Amino acid sequence: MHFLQIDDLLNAEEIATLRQVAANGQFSDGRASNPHNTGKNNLQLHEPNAMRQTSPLILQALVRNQEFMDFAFPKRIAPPLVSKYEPGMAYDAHSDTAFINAGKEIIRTDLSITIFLGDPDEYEGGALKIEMGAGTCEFRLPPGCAVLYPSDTLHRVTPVTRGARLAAITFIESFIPDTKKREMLWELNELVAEEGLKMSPETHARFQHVQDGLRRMFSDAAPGGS
Ligand SMILES: O=C(O)CCC(=O)C(=O)O
Ligand SMILES: [Fe+2]
Repeated sequence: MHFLQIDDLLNAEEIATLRQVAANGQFSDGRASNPHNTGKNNLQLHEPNAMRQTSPLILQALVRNQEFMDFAFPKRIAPPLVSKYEPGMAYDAHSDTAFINAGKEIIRTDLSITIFLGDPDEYEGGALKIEMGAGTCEFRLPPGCAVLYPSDTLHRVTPVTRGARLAAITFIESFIPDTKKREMLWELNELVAEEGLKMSPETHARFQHVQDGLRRMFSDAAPGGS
């Protein structure tokens, strides 16, 4: 599995606000935040005035979303950034840098998220492609929908050939850095949620005891470690 698609992460009002700020904002060359990566060719809304309007709004939408919380176990989230790809722009296959500057602190990137802000009809190309072993998953989602994926998976944005692709991205440091462990906890949580109503309260409590015990054991254990 490795990734989670979240539909309707943002509501219509939030999408409209973000699009409005983007329409009035001054985008700058995305390479500024990644000067040595010649495969990155996009625009980003770094302007502090714009970011004051966009970042908190997106952060709030993330932390109120139960699916996001259950899948990501977020510890710290970098300030979300709005990005734009115009014709000819793309981001070649890469995995995200392990540590990024997030304001005054440095966070480890365990998960990355792309939140689509534009209608797929507004542009051609601009798919987010994530490599999954032998296969690839491709996303071009309606506005407000998001894809959450481990930051160390190879992924790219295919060239935009018409129109403009508007999206927001950010990076998450997780309490559960190991992808496999995070996925097992997600799966267990889903099972308990689905089956929970059929259990006696005592059995449910015992499941939760195991679930929380594993969460404690897995939190901040080194990836690959025990
Ligand atoms: O915009 C996207 O879908 C992903 C962009 C990306 O991979 C990045 O900024 O690191
Ligand atoms: Fe990336």
